[in-house]
Amino acid sequence: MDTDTITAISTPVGEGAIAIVRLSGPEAVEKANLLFHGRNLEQVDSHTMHYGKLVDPKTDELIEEVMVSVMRAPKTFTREDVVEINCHGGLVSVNRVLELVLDQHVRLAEPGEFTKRAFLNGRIDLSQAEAVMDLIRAKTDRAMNVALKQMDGRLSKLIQELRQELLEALAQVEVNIDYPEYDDVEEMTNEVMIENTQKVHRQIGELLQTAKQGKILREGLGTAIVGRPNVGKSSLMNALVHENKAIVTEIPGTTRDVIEEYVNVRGVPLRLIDTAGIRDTEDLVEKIGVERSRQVLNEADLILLVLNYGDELTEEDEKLFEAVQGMDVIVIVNKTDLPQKLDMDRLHHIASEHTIVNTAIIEEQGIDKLESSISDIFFEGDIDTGDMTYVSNVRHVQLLNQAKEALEDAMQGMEVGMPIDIVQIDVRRTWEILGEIVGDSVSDSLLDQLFSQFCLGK
Ligand SMILES: Nc1nc2c(c(=O)[nH]1)N(C=O)[C@@H](CNc1ccc(C(=O)N[C@@H](CCC(=O)O)C(=O)O)cc1)CN2
Ligand SMILES: Nc1nc2c(ncn2[C@@H]2O[C@H](COP(=O)(O)OP(=O)(O)OP(=O)(O)O)[C@@H](O)[C@H]2O)c(=O)[nH]1
Ligand SMILES: [Mg+2]
Repeated sequence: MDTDTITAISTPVGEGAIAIVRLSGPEAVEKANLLFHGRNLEQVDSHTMHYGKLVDPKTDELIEEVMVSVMRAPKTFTREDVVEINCHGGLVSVNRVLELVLDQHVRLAEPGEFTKRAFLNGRIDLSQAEAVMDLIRAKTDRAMNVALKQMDGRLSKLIQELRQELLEALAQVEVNIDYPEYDDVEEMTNEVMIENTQKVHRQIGELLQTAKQGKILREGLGTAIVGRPNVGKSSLMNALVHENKAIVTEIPGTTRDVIEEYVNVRGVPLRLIDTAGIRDTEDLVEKIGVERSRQVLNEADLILLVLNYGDELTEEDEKLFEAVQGMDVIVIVNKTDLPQKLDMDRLHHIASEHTIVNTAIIEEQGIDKLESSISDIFFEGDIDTGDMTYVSNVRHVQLLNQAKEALEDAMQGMEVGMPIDIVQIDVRRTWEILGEIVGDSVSDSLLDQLFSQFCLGK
């Protein structure tokens, strides 16, 4: 297959010490060499770096002072020849270099195209390529570790092992078909089928159980701060993110829109959502805000329900408690610096299943306790990212669910004594679905869609 040579800026936009323009493809070295004054890049050893100047071959104009790395296929990121031009990290500088490279008829890469080539050239499989993206997007150490392991091929290895089990069962069926006259062959076939499908089924189940935590690791624990107007929700948001993100005033109904912010609370990635205080209101804008608050409430993984210690429990508070029934909730009794009006006995009664934390946010009291309650809830029933293989990708979860269902069809078929060559169809389907995770059987359009989500230059 003949491929063209591609290029892109591989470092973030903005000012920095160094920026990199990367080239990959059969003409990478030749094209870079047209611009480079220093050494003859076509003759240097692979995986070496060289100092020199970039000069526009048309005008002989000096463009940049650079360091250039030359990496010959196949031991490179893309398995193709790769050249990396390290230039000064200014917006103008790096764009000049890119334009100069493009002038040599090198094509601008699409987002994710370098990684796509690493996949197409067999250096990594699809789940590893997806992990590259997860790694870049990771918001906590923990999320990064999960991605790093997936990039290293942990998930791929597990999936391939499961596929191998299914393949062995399928091979046994072939033996059965070839030697139908032997009874013990049939017996063995059934045995292998049952044993292997059950084992794979169990392991898929275990993987799916890690998915919920995986999603949280990736996207953050969706944490909604809810409560009546003026109880201190925005103050709480600001205290947790250590920044004045949300507007705080003494006027009830200050927050009108939903405000989102990522924050790392003791290793738990939170997607913290401040909402408009929930109450009946005639104000149109506030009404829309209240509507959004209710929506956020329904979609959250964790609720921080804020009350005012200096005020009585109202009907609206009680309605909120009803709305969050069955969810993970931490009740925050704020403004404990004020004289007590809140009926704590009544509160303990209606919030018996929830953790209750007292705070006086204005005096920075109780935030520590709240943070440890949040991490307790998250780590309860424990998720140890140590040795586990995590599924953290929506596409993988969907495929695992499909694979599980297909296997269940097979298992059910065996139970009711269906002919083995019918059961075999479901097992084969499971094998194929698992193959989509690692990219053994995926369509071009899916690949395009997956890689286009990457950043430019990756
Ligand atoms: N300058 C630079 N730094 C970078 C990258 C890059 O592309 N360029 N990377 C981009 O993400 C990451 C490193 N990832 C890489 C992964 C594999 C290979 C690679 O060449 N693999 C070959 C040979 C390995 C070897 O020599 O043993 C292979 O697997 O065949 C290179 C970089 C982070 N740092
Ligand atoms: N006394 C006291 N006042 C507080 C405390 N925490 C917040 N406040 C004050 O309560 C008022 C309302 O705070 P906000 O954080 O804006 O309340 P909110 O729940 O976001 O209000 P809405 O956005 O209107 O729903 C402000 O004047 C805060 O300074 C506290 O612990 N004690
Ligand atoms: Mg507010």
